[in-house]
Amino acid sequence: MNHFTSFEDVEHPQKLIRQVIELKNNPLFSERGKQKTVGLIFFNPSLRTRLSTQKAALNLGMDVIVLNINKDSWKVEFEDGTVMNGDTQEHIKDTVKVISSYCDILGVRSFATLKDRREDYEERVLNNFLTYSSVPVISLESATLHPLQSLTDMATIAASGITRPKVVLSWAPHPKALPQAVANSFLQWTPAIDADVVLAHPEGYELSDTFAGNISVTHNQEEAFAGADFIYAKNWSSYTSYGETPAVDGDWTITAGKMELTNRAQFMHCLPIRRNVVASDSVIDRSLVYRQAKNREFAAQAVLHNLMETL
Ligand SMILES: NCCC[C@H](NC(=O)CCC(=O)O)C(=O)O
Ligand SMILES: NC(=O)OP(=O)(O)O
Repeated sequence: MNHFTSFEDVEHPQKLIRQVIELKNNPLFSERGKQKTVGLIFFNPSLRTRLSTQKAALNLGMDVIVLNINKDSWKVEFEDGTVMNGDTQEHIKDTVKVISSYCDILGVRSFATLKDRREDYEERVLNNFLTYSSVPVISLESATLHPLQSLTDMATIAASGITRPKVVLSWAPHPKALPQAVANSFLQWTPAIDADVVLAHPEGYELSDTFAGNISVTHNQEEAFAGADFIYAKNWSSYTSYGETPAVDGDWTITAGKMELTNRAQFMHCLPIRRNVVASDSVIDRSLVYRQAKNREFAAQAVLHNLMETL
């Protein structure tokens, strides 16, 4: 593995998932990170990704440097060949070349802006990091994917030991327009586990065929919940009417009543979650969300450990 930005970067995803599960029992088994530095660059806020990746690095004996680039650094220019006599102060080319010279591995978070689909799906920020970094790059959630989250989620489901579980990815309400990244990435990773996957969302919230093309889709949430072993909730804005939030028929909030329709399913969410909007308190309070959050540490550790093999 040279970088970790997508499912497609991983040669042996099942092996990586097994490593995540094994690390839960023995997080301090390796000091491969001694005298190595990971840099974590955030264009957007984060709680879990920031702290779990720092903790993972510490488990491996690594040093960590963190930069909130929009708040604490110079404003970055992305256009090539532009005359920089305006608002931006440093070109991404210079930013990434310099940061990577201080690091052995570089992580970056940059969300979709939800203004221009082509621009977001081209992954301009992440690709600039891949182009100009002299060291391996980890996506800490990009415009269209969140591979550390999905690796965590696959490991969390696989560790349950349920044979061929029914896994439902359900759209749920949210007061803001959110990216498709978590949902896209979840679907991209499901081939790594043996599961029956169903995607439930209201009309108008279709995901890109690249990720949902081979997945069974329904607009009937209750039908999807029947017999489910895992309910994975996420909001996303429209892909087709890009970034918009078309009106929705019915109530898609996940309630205890809806969970009754399942095969005693476990509720999952990447967090942060808007309580009593996405899902009700009682659903969240007996869910897997904290186990998922803890597993983020082991997912990051497995990824860092594997990337250091190439150094
Ligand atoms: N990293 C996990 C999810 C991050 C982001 N959620 C958010 O921005 C939620 C913000 C809010 O609740 O206002 C998303 O959906 O991609
Ligand atoms: N799930 C997740 O990525 O959380 P943060 O946005 O807080 O990092």
